[in-house]
Amino acid sequence: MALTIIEMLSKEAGAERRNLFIAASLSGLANSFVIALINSVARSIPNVRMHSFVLFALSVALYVLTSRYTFHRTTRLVESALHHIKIRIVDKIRRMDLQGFERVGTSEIYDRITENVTVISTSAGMIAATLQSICVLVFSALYLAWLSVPALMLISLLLGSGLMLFRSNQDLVENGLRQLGIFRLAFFDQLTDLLKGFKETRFNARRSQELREDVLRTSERLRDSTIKTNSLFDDNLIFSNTLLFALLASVVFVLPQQLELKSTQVTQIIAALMLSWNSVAIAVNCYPAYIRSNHALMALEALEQKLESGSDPLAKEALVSNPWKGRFSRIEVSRLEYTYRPTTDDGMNFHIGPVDLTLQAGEVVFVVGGNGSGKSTFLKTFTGLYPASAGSIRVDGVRVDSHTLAAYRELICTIFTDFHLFSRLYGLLDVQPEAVQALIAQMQLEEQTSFSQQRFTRRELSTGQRKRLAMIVALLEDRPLYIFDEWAADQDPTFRHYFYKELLPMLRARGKTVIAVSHDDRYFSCADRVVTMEYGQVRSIEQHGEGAPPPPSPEKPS
Ligand SMILES: Nc1ncnc2c1ncn2[C@@H]1O[C@H](COP(=O)(O)OP(=O)(O)OP(=O)(O)O)[C@@H](O)[C@H]1O
Repeated sequence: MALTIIEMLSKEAGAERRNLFIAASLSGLANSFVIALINSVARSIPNVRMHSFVLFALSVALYVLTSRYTFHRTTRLVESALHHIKIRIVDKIRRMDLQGFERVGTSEIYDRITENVTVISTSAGMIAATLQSICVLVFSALYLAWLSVPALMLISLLLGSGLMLFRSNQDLVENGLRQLGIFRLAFFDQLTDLLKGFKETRFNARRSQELREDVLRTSERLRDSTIKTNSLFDDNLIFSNTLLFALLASVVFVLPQQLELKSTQVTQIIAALMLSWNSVAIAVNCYPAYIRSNHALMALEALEQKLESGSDPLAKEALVSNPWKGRFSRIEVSRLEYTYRPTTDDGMNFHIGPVDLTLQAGEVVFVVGGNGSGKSTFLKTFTGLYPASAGSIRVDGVRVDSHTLAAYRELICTIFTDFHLFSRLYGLLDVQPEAVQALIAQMQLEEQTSFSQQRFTRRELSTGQRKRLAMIVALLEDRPLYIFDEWAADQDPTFRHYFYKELLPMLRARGKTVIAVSHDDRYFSCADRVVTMEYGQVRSIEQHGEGAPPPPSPEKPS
């Protein structure tokens, strides 16, 4: 069951709930008292006494103090609850496995964390205002009861039935908001297509036109859905004002006939009604924001559940045990399998394995095969990014499981084809700038970038150059096992040669193990072994290079 914004606030407030309630009640009381006092002073003119003014000043001071507390604390509580939600989402993303992450996609996460959080954030003031107005309403009701109990009963009856009608279009509103959320995501996806596919649309007028039509259609749907939902809220506002007219009419036309009220009593009842109506109006005005923020909160909760369901089953007890202390001699992959979940209606899903492979430390292994043969999928399963559906990985005889997965991943450094260069060198923030600068020179990127304040000064480089930056980071990480997925593919002949003939031998000489996906058959001899994949299976493992694979040896620190 989804939390409402009030429940979220109450949970966040904890023991402070009582103080908040007292402050809101006092500010409501002070508010009502100021109005009542002004009414009473107005009636006693010209005999206005000094103590009335003192009472007035004290009530205003009480109102200011308690209102400030109510509003400021509410804002703080809402922001703090949102902060917790954001951190929870970040942590859940960190605990996800790659497949779960790919399933959720980034659009929904961006939308929820930006749009939905903003909706809730702007609702803080309205929650405080509603809290206050409820208190004013209670005091006005008491005042009305003191003036005439039957009048209070009649007004409550009218008000109650009005509110019931008011709530009857709740389903329509909810539905409208749900649709708005769906259209917003579609719009976000199409906007991403427009921005990321900027180049592609330049070369194909039809593609550009069709994308525009889609953007237009979604924008129209967004517009219509927003108009529909806002009209419902506007109707509510008009309805609430009509209700006030009905109430006033009942006080003027019905009550005096039925209860024989004097004209002064009727005037007082109207004054009390107007006072309480102000609070009802505040609540009515806040209603759209309340519904929107409840809806936004529900969407955030749904996202959290999705993230939770995609959490890495192996990583639950991350870093529980580290049997390898950053080095290994041998990795045995046995009957390893992975199957993608079907992504299309025809239930087609790609499967790799069972794969058997034993790696010795210091070995350079190339994984080769045609496009779509499963090389990257194998590497993602091998590195534990995808949870294997069967089989095992053992490092020096110790199985990679929930206890050891985190330590296992700490042995590995990867550069996948869709690698990311971080804005700062996270994980290496204490690196010596001279060491980075030397590697920048080694990768011949001195003209393009440099290293300052824990970041590369420029990252907008060619794909091959960006891959060289990723290689700098990888070398700095200094892990015993390197995985390069088609790193050389975007390099010029000089750097391709450098990769195969200098970098790989240098890593081998340092005792590093390397698995590299390669399409460069000219350089296959640079590997100790070449594993060929086909349709998700290992078709062959061939011995290459000058000699047999090196014997198992403990990794040497570089
Ligand atoms: N995220 C995914 N969800 C579902 N299926 C996928 C996903 N990624 C890849 N596949 C399927 O797995 C198959 C193998 O893809 P993979 O990327 O492992 O091949 P590859 O050998 O690395 O290809 P390439 O040389 O083109 O990079 C693809 O044909 C595709 O059908």
